[in-house]
Amino acid sequence: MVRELTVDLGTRSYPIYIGEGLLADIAAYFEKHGISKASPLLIVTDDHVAKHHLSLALDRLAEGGFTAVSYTVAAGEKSKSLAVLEDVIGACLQAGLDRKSTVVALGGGVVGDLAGFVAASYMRGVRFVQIPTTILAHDSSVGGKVAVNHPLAKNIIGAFHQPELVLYDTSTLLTLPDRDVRAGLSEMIKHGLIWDAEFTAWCEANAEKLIGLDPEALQYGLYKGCAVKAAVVSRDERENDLRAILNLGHTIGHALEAVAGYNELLHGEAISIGMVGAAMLSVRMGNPEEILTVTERIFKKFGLPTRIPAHFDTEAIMRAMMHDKKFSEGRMVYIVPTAIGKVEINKNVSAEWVREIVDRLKRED
Ligand SMILES: NC(=O)c1ccc[n+]([C@@H]2O[C@H](COP(=O)([O-])OP(=O)(O)OC[C@H]3O[C@@H](n4cnc5c(N)ncnc54)[C@H](O)[C@@H]3O)[C@@H](O)[C@H]2O)c1
Ligand SMILES: O=C(O)C(=O)C[C@@H](O)[C@H](O)[C@H](O)COP(=O)(O)O
Ligand SMILES: [Zn+2]
Repeated sequence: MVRELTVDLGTRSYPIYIGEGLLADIAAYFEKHGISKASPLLIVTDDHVAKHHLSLALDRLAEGGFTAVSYTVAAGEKSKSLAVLEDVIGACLQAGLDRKSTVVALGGGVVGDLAGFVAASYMRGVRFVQIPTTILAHDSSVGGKVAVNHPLAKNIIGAFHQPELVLYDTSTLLTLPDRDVRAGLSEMIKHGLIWDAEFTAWCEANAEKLIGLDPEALQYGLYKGCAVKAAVVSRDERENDLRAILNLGHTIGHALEAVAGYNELLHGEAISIGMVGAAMLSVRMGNPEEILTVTERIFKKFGLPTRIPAHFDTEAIMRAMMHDKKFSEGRMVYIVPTAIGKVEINKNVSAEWVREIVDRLKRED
């Protein structure tokens, strides 16, 4: 069964296909969506994904009459850098990509964000396809945010560049390491926490199935997560307002990733801590204690971290948070839960309260 969703952006609308074994039909999907056979295309992937899934994509594209070459980066967040971006642009030039070419991201959020930014900048913009291979990438492959990191700030060099299609073959997820399975589920839970209390409860009730990659639970969870993301992006593509809710837990989370040199916490782990922090902030503002109890309980159930490791420096975290893209005109902006399944964009948060929360996240167990 193939589930289908649409990101509704007028003339730039695109489909998300979710199902088992879709990678084997890559050529048919590309043909259906007008990907050029006359110009070469570049598949960007990483060395873990390449080992398991690259040859099928290349073989099937060749059989379908496409000229596809690949470029493999080192796995991990460190590849989201300007240096690696330059390497991939070099690969585009070497392969002779032209303005009708397509850049294809075969991988998780790192490859998707990097390849997407290559597609946004090569020749001032070429077409782009997302083939997500992690659970987390149900989020990153949808919505067109593409970027690389700066040592001081996460995703600070980037663009909005929407894909032509998202081809989500859930059978690729079977080769994911357990830590990446759990980290990916963190964004799925986020989609429940910001939008849908019922889906949040479903995630909690199905934790074991999701962690165990039960095909039915996984497909449903990914479909629901993508549906929330597509609904939000369709209403506010460029984060003028509503889209900021997708950033629940990310102000603290991104600061933790940057302070750790993009080397210690996975993105999904950093934001599970950040979402617990946002729940603490919510309760500090007078909202019901239940918001924190439920949030913590869910992340613990998924074996995700809920506390900042003690060796992180509070002042360094506070400094890193100042680079958050939501902050402007001297105001800190936080996404704060007001109930399970509901959040507000709060533009009046005191830095002192945030420091208090960061300290509490380091202190308490
Ligand atoms: N653009 C967005 O909207 C958006 C949204 C959420 C997250 N992100 C970004 O996504 C990144 C995190 O994504 P991620 O968690 O997918 O990380 P990732 O891309 O680094 O993948 C996680 C790990 O799994 C490996 N891997 C990927 N697919 C595999 C497979 N099928 N089998 C075996 N191994 C596999 C990778 O090599 C890597 O080691 C962060 O940089 C984050 O900022 C972007
Ligand atoms: O798509 C969005 O918008 C999000 O905020 C999704 C986040 O999960 C994702 O991590 C995103 O890359 C964060 O964007 P940023 O603008 O805060 O860098
Ligand atoms: Zn995220």
